Amino acid sequence: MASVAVIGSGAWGTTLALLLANKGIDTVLWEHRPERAADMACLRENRLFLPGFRFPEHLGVTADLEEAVRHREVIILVTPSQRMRENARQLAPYLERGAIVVSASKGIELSTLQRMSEVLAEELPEARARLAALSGPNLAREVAEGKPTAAVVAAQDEAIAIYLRTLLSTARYRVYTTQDITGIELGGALKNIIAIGAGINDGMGYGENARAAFITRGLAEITRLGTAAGAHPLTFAGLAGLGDLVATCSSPLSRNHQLGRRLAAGEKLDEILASMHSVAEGVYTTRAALQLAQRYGVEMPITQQLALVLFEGYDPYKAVLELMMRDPKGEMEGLIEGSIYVS
Ligand SMILES: NC(=O)C1=CN([C@@H]2O[C@H](COP(=O)(O)OP(=O)(O)OC[C@H]3O[C@@H](n4cnc5c(N)ncnc54)[C@H](OP(=O)(O)O)[C@@H]3O)[C@@H](O)[C@H]2O)C=CC1
Ligand SMILES: O=C(CO)COP(=O)(O)O
Repeated sequence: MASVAVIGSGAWGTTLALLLANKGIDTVLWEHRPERAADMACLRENRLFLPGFRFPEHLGVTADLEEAVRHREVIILVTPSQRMRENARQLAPYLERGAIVVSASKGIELSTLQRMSEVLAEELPEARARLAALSGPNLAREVAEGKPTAAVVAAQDEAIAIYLRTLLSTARYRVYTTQDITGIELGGALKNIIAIGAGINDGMGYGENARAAFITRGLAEITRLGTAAGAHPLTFAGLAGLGDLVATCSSPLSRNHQLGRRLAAGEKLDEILASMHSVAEGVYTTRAALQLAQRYGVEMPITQQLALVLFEGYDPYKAVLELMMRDPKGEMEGLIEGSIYVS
């Protein structure tokens, strides 16, 4: 049976480690701060990021990357996206030949505009043929509680995707496969922008119609950018697109959604970020997506307005008004260009 290292002990890393260890799979969780690793190993719980879930017997904890990675067949990286590269670089010397490397993070590296698997391909070139990405509507706490959900694992090599599907699947966690890594990663990253906007919507009391419209137009925006970047358009109708949008845009458990609510209540971005222990990837992804939109010549009006709210202190009410007052459009404009359905 495989032995697995989970790199990053935030809420999602801890949840994945618990899921695997509860299946009886030999799993080690790597925490980057030695004192926190020692606490977790002693308390048999991650009291900071996922309190209330005891670590089973098959789950080890370490702050030593070599100990975590050496002799492991599968390495799952679940660190904040802006930290992915440094973590991959640090673990490179210890990676076993033939190890499968999975990103379960949802973000884009701001300095390079690369997806996580692109970062991993650069830092772990010997694993390039065995890279994968995991995504889907997977709010960590619900998964940890054993509430049922589904996810999708993407790898260019279909056999690797199928292997990971078997490794990760449980009666409560149904895993599908795809070869569209670009789509899976962009869906997972870009939905966080829309989740912040949905939080603003909810904080302003705009209701269910507005949220549904916002999610749908967010999906159009994600699909436009994603397909321009080479993803299959239907991927965005799947678990890593629509699925994750619905979960993250509707749930108070989502950190991106929480951040949006707090912005609507008038708090400043800096104050919110300073008070959060967890990562709200959508803040970085908003900046990255705007640059990608420029690169591909794609319109992203929601992302543009959100950037004004986040970084320029723009009034959210004004941002919504500006979105509503844009020039009229065909619903599928930019999506199925040339079709008779485009008005
Ligand atoms: N939580 C969820 O429900 C889900 C999250 N994800 C994705 O997983 C990734 C990780 O999120 P999540 O597990 O929730 O993390 P958390 O937001 O719970 O924890 C993030 C914190 O972990 C610390 N940290 C952990 N590992 C590292 C590291 N290697 N380098 C630097 N800091 C580290 C940092 O805190 P400090 O500086 O105090 O050490 C950081 O603020 C994100 O990309 C997220 O989008 C995906 C699916 C579900
Ligand atoms: O990606 C997630 C659920 O699928 C978690 O979203 P947040 O990072 O907003 O909590």
